Amino acid sequence: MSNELLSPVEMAEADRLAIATGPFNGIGLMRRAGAAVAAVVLARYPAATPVHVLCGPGNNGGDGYVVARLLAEAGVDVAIWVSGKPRAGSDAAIAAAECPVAPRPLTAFAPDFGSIVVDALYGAGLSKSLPVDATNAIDFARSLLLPVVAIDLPSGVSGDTGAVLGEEAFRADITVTFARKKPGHLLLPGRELCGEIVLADIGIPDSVVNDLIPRTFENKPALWVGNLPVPATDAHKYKRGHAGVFSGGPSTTGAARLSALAAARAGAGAVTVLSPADAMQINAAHLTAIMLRRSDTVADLNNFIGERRPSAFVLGPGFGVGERTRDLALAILRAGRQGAASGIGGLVLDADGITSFRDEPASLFEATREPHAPALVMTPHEGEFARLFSDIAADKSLSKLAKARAAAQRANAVVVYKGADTVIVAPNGLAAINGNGAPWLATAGSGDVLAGIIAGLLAQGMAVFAAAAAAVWIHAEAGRRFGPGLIAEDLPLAMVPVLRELVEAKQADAI
Ligand SMILES: NC(=O)C1=CN([C@@H]2O[C@H](COP(=O)(O)OP(=O)(O)OC[C@H]3O[C@@H](n4cnc5c(N)ncnc54)[C@H](O)[C@@H]3O)[C@@H](O)[C@H]2O)[C@@H](O)CC1
Ligand SMILES: [K+]
Repeated sequence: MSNELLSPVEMAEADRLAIATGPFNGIGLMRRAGAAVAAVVLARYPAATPVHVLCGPGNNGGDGYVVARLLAEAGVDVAIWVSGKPRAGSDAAIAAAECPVAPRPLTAFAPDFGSIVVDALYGAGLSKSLPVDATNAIDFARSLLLPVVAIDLPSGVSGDTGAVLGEEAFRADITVTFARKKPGHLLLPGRELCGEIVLADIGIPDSVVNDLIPRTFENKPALWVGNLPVPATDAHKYKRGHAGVFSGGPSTTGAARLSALAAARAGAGAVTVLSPADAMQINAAHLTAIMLRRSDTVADLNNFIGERRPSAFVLGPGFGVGERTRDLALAILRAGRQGAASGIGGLVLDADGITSFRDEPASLFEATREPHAPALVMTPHEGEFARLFSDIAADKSLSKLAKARAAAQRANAVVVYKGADTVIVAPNGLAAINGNGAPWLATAGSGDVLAGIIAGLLAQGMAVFAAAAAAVWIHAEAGRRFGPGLIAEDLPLAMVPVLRELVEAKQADAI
């Protein structure tokens, strides 16, 4: 796998271990990094002249000196603008000494139309807001709309958090990074500022990365496809799991039906909408393959569990906020106390289900720690997250990833912290950051569909973190491929080709 994400500190450690293991020493890795960037510049901007390479004081600048040398050797007109000299004896100092292009101070940076910028000011080592010579250079390049190729990260962007440290950062067209991506390449606004990301192999062995035991991954099928449920030849519908989805009252039933349909498309063999008595007629008029059952009280729920052996639930979409919501959620989490026989793989708590616990989150978090409690998956967007985890949400020192980690640990739940950069985290800290989202997914009901996909996978017995991560990717992929005009109703059907490819990939892998 190459979808591990390394923090800048882990990357520096990988770098150190790789140098210790060989075959490349520090300047060797730097030459390879610079060569990868130069190749991208030559391939993508063959007519650019001149190429302005902006070099900072650290190893990011060192990569820049290598790029400038290689471009000059290839006959390209190159200028170097420097902010801070490399430390004597450093790899960057060696790269600077090998570079035939005369450096000029960044304060004198004066590009023309038609030129391009290689941003080698700061990379993984950025520790504070950019100095003024850097921000002036950014403003200058932006005013001329110059294409920017960033080395490792656009200067100003934190590799840890994706945040801009200070006021300004480069907005790159292409970012060339090395060995593995960092969280800042996927978390916003970093992802936007990176442009296209090219991942270059500079000779850091996979074994070095594995030795670091990474806990954070880009959410890609390789992470969970082996776990994706595929029905066995002798499958019958209840072997494929049974998902229960709670419907709201007469005027808010649509959200549950969207979840239910998504759970069915995700492969749950049976799906039942659990409807209040006064919404039965409306639900009945709109359901075909999905079953319908009256359920108003916790007693009704317990009867359903006892009779129909559901294996997953969705509670929240269109359901309403309040005590009844809390009671039902806690009853599901306690249903596991009857022993493993209850067979409930998990509860997906979404929307109103999350908000209902705003004033008493501890009751939910305690219930998840009961022996045999079914797994809890929560799918908050930013507002819902802040309602349940207000202190964590308010902590400006934490990235979205760190916030989701703190929340997952506190709640003992898988937290799917939604947004254009959805983060999925397990209580033990295992995390995935999603990168295939598309703006088309920002549409009413989209979250209801996601909750349903998670429940559909859980119902079939998929491991909880894998189910949540897979659902996020599948949902995003379906929306991305559908594109303009997408509404939530389209998503369940748009998932079908995505699922087909995943099942085929899993089967091909198994051969
Ligand atoms: N880790 C790896 O695998 C490799 C890393 N390489 C490069 O090395 C880079 C990391 O190098 P460094 O750790 O030297 O870090 P950087 O080159 O990103 O920056 C560190 C230097 O800038 C200073 N600095 C940081 N933020 C500043 C700010 N806002 N204003 C003023 N000064 C600031 C630091 O004190 C330090 O001197 C990577 O981004 C990558 O480009 C490559 O050379 C090859 C291998
Ligand atoms: K950079």
